[in-house]
Amino acid sequence: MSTIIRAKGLSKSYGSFEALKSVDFTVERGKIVGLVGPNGAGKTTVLKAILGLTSFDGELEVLGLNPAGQRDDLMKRVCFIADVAVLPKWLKVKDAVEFVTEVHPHFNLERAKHFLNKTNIKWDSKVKELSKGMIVQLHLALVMSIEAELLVLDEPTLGLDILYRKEFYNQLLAEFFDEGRSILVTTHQIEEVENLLTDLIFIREGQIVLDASMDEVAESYVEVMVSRENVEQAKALNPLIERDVFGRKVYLFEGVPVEQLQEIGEVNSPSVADLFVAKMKEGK
Ligand SMILES: Nc1ncnc2c1ncn2[C@@H]1O[C@H](COP(=O)(O)OP(=O)(O)OP(=O)(O)O)[C@@H](O)[C@H]1O
Repeated sequence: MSTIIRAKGLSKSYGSFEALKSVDFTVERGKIVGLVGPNGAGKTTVLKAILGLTSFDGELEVLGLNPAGQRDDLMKRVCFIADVAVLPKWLKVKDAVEFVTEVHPHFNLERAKHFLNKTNIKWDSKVKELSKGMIVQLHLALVMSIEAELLVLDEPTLGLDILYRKEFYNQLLAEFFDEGRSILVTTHQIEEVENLLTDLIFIREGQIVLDASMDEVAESYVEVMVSRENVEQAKALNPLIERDVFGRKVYLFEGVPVEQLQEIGEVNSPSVADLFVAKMKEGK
């Protein structure tokens, strides 16, 4: 396994405000990593540093390069999208394809044609004549035809209907992703990516509060629906969070053996969304 991104003591301040507080993390080849955090947590700042769009303190290596000093070389091997539902309205499909052919050395035109031929998108159409779903398809055809080693997605499906959002991720998995590539995605819509991710990073107020593979998450975190007589026992095991479900208490535990938890109630794997809420409230 090779490391695609290595951050050590990565920090960023805007004046006296510390947007990133010395974070360490790695992204390995062949992984799909979700970078998840509330508004203002520092997600975009991390992505900007990775893409060489902002200065930073600490160490950061992306595909063996320093994004601050070797951005041109890096961009030949990376693809970045912020919003798949938007392309300039006046642009013709063929001009969009031509543009990417010219600017990206690893764009595979035949692949793009192959993807576009599977859709109803016409070569001569302008973006303003396409439906939102077709714009997403065009965007995907362009992205999936760039033979990038790292794909960085910043809230890519914002503003899209649920149908297109699912379609976007399904196609990306089926047609783009393989073990030679890595995807780093930030999103607020955790539910729609949780089955896709291999790894999860939670960021809160410029600090990483969870960094684990999905398998590690499944092993470490357990949710228990506790019957009334076992509530005190549950509390004694220091749950991360407590919530009410149809009048019963549900507790989320970190690192407590499942066998022990089975004795006090019905054990389940938490959703990433529930884990996220717990981690964002922890210690508050
Ligand atoms: N250019 C800037 N000047 C000053 N402060 C900034 C600047 N850019 C970001 N910040 C601050 O840094 C913090 C992190 O911002 P960032 O955009 O990385 O958060 P985010 O997690 O991407 O949030 P969102 O989900 O809202 O996009 C925020 O408090 C933001 O106000």
